[in-house]
Amino acid sequence: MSGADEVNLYARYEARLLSGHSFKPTIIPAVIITGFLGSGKTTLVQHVLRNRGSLRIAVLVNEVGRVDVDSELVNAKQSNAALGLPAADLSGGCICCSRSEDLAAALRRLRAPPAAAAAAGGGGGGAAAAAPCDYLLVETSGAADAGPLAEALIDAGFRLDAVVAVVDAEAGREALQHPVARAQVCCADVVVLNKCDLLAGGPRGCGGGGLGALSDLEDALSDMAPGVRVVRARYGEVPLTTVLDVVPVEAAAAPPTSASGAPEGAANGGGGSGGGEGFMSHESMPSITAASGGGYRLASGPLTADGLAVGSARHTKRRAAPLPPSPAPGSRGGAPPAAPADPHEQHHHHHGHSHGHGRGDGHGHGNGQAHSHAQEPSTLVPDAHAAAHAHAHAHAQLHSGFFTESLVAAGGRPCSLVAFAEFVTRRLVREPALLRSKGVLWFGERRQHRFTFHLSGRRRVELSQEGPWEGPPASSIVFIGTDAAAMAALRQSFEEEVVRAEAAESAPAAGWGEVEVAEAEAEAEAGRGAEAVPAGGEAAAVAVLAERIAGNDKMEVLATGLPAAGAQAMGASGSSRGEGGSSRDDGGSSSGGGGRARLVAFTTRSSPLHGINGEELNAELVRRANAEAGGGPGRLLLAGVTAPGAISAVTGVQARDRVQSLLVVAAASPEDAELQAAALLAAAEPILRRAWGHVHNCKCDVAGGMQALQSR
Ligand SMILES: Nc1nc2c(ncn2[C@@H]2O[C@H](COP(=O)(O)OP(=O)(O)OP(=O)(O)O)[C@@H](O)[C@H]2O)c(=O)[nH]1
Repeated sequence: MSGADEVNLYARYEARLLSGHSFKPTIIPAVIITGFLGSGKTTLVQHVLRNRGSLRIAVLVNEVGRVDVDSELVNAKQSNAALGLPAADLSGGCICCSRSEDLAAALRRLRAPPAAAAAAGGGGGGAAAAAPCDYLLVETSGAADAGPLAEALIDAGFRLDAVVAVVDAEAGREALQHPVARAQVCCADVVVLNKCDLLAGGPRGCGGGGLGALSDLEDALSDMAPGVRVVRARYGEVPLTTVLDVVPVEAAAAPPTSASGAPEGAANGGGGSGGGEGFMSHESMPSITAASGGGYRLASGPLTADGLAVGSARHTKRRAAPLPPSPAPGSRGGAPPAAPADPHEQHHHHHGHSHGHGRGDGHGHGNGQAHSHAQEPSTLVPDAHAAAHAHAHAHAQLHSGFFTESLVAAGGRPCSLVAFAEFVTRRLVREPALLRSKGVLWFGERRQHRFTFHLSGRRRVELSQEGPWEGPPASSIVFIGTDAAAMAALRQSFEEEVVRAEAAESAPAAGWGEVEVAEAEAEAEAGRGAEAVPAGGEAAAVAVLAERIAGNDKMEVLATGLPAAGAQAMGASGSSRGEGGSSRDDGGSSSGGGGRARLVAFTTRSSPLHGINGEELNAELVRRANAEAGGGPGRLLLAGVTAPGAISAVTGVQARDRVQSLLVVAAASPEDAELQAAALLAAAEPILRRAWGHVHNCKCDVAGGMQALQSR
């Protein structure tokens, strides 16, 4: 067995060795998903939940900020509720220290089987049928030390299968300058090397020049955590067998073949069917998730209490090693490391501060009262029980230097999308101390839908429209960085420039929903529906941008100068419209304001005949254009929005929702707009060229070929 095979999901083998007596069928296996801020933990958890089949997976999500954005994104509450399990609010601190009591309570609640769940029986089958769930996933905050958490899980009687650390392939080297990021890798059994698509080669794989950088990072990770299994991924898409001790249901039908009676999957470290580790291409994705068609079941039988002790030994051993030095920062540029690489240096700066870990010691997270903890040389302690005090010192050191500011825009008022665009492009992407920002946002320009916002890694920005609000809409946002004052300033700017901007223009959203729709309809009837194209330079800027986008033969302008739901109407008809389109918002455009009209809705042309996926193209365009052009002179912010697909006149069936791009025009003059358009097209060019590249050579494009020949 290779070293890599050995590390993953060792509990399975231990179970085999120790099984046969004292079965404890209610022992719940658990996996910790850790990783630095913004590396893709939530994305991985979402992937696991999407592909869990009938496995009953409970989720606990920890946020350092007071605003529990991740739970919103993962939908942990609904996910647990569906299993009759309690959701825990573990925001506003770190579960490895300040919220450790809350974690322990949450774990206790999860273990006490609710009558309903117990009666429902185990979808995952096997010995866990009597347990309230088949698996527990714990997503740590990006600043968490997974070590104490592993101990807490084991103490609470869970079977810790693996610590999975997610590392951002593009920004990983910078992240690993932070001691906490290195500690996360050091206690991991599996590293998911995520965001491989960002290292050249585009979204379909990790090819091209990025491969060298990727291999270097893999080497650094292996040096840091000898024996760790490194799996490449994009958007957390790994076979579930890589991170959970499960086997595809198809494989379960096959009789065990090994002499020990272990299932086949155990012989290859649980690599599962399909892609396996190190998969490189989008094409392998279907096989990776193929098991979801038939689902998964727990791989191993019930464990003994002894099994837990053996299982925990690996983490204790890993934590016993001194924290390795940080790898040299990559040469690819990007955001500078925001924390000192040398922990001793920190020690000199902060020596003598208190470092207690009782409840309420929030590490400065979320309450605007940020303060740092004592800094100690980064040595993890061999035996946590024998040297608890020294351990606390090391732990404090790992945590220090992160400051969080959170804000919930209460009061029933939406934010302004245009003002947010200005805030992101002028302020946020230029703040060097900022490591991470994320939020769930309510925009006046498109009131019925939630938007999620992310800034992560090398200042990459994503803004996308999600489903409709299920509860009362409200915006919440978190800023995490290395400078308390800078984070507080960002929060204040957001409040003043984004929240209040819209509040000044719009009526309070009392009776949100029906009232506003009714108002919009009444206005439309009264003939006041036409959107005002903004005056002066802004109108010209909108026109310039629309013209430049329309001038690209791979893009199609859907609407300009009107709120987003205009694009929805457009999407339904599938036609292109000129400027000054007059469709109304889906409920929120009645309250005017010049800024509202500074939008251009467009889509990249897709080609079903040639397999070009317009949704993927648009989504990638939103991410790449924002990341590459967001902070430059051509400031721009794209939002990914969905529009209902057209209803077929023949079948009456509505096509799948289409993802479109909504460009927020932050330019105030045609000259600015020229810069913005140039930035957008420069970002779009390689994406479109790659997507359309094969079309020119495609033999089925006979008509196009003939035309080209004739025109010569
Ligand atoms: N390009 C690209 N973006 C990704 C990938 N995985 C995640 N992202 C994006 O990275 C951002 C952060 O992802 P999350 O999953 O929220 O990261 P996280 O580790 O949970 O973040 P924190 O909990 O705040 O530490 C989001 O904008 C994701 O869409 C990937 O493989 N490629």
